[in-house]
Amino acid sequence: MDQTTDIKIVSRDVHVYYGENEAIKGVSLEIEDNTVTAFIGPSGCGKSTFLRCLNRMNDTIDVCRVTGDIELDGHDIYAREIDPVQLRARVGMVFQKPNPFPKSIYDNVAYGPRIHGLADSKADLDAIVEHSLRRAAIWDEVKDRLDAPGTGLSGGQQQRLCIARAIATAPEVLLMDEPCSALDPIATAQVEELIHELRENYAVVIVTHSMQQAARVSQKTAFFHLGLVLEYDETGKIFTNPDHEKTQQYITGRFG
Ligand SMILES: Nc1ncnc2c1ncn2[C@@H]1O[C@H](COP(=O)(O)OP(=O)(O)OP(=O)(O)O)[C@@H](O)[C@H]1O
Repeated sequence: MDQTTDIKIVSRDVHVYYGENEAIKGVSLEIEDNTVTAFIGPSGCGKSTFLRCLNRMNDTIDVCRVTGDIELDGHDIYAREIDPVQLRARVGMVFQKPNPFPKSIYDNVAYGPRIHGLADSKADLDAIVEHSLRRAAIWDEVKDRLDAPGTGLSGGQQQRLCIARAIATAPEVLLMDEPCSALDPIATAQVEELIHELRENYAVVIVTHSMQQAARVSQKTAFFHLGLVLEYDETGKIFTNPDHEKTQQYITGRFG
C-alpha cells in the first residue's frame, strides 16, 4: 500500500508579534492532507495565533505582524497577489463559539458560494446547500426548516451549521479553534465523528484543550509551548511515548 501522504501546508520559521510581544518564536511545520492535526499545549502558548496564520485571519488584528513563510500547495499564502478573502474560502475556519449569521439556515450556507460566484443557478445553489448540510451531518435535522434562523438552533446544531458554512465554499483545509468547547458531551461526540469523516476530503487542523479529544480525532499532534512547537509526531507516539519531557508533563496533567 502506498504510505506517502501529501503535504498540504508548509510553515518555515514563522514568527508572530503582537506589537512588541513575540507570540510565535519560529515555527516550522508540515501539515498533511487527509489528516487531522491537533495543536495542544498550555494556555497562551500560541496555538490559536499560529492557527490564524494559516488563513491569514491575523491580518484582521492591527498590531499583529507575521514573518517567515507559509505555503499552501507550494504557494506562498502571504504573497502580494494573494487575496485573503479567496484564501479563506480555500482554508475555512470554525470558531470556539458557534457564530451563525443572523440569517436563515439556508442563507448561512449559501452566503459563501454566492459571494464567490460558485453557483450558476438557484438549483446549483440548492445543491451546494444540501450537500454541505449533509456533509456536516445536520441535513436531516434542518431540511424541513431551511428558512428558519440559524441562531434558533441548539449549540451543537449551530456548530455543525458553521461547519456546513465553511464546507460550502469547497475548501481544501479546515481550521478549527476549540470547536467543541461550548458544546455538551453529546454534541461534542457528533462533531468529533464529523471531524473524523471530514478527513477524507480535507486537511483538518484542530486546536484543543482536551487530551482525550486530540487522542480520539487526530493522527498527528503538535505540542506548543511558549511560542514554539516542542514536539510534532504521530498522535499515538505523542500520547504514549513522547520524546520531550515537557510533553510528558503536559499530557499527564502536571502543568497547563
Ligand atoms: N489579539 C491579540 N492581541 C494581543 N496579544 C494577543 C492577541 N491574541 C493573542 N495574544 C497573545 O499571544 C499569546 C498567544 O495567545 P494564543 O491565544 O495564540 O494562545 P493559545 O495557546 O491559543 O491560548 P489558549 O489555549 O488560552 O486559547 C498570548 O500571550 C496572548 O496574550
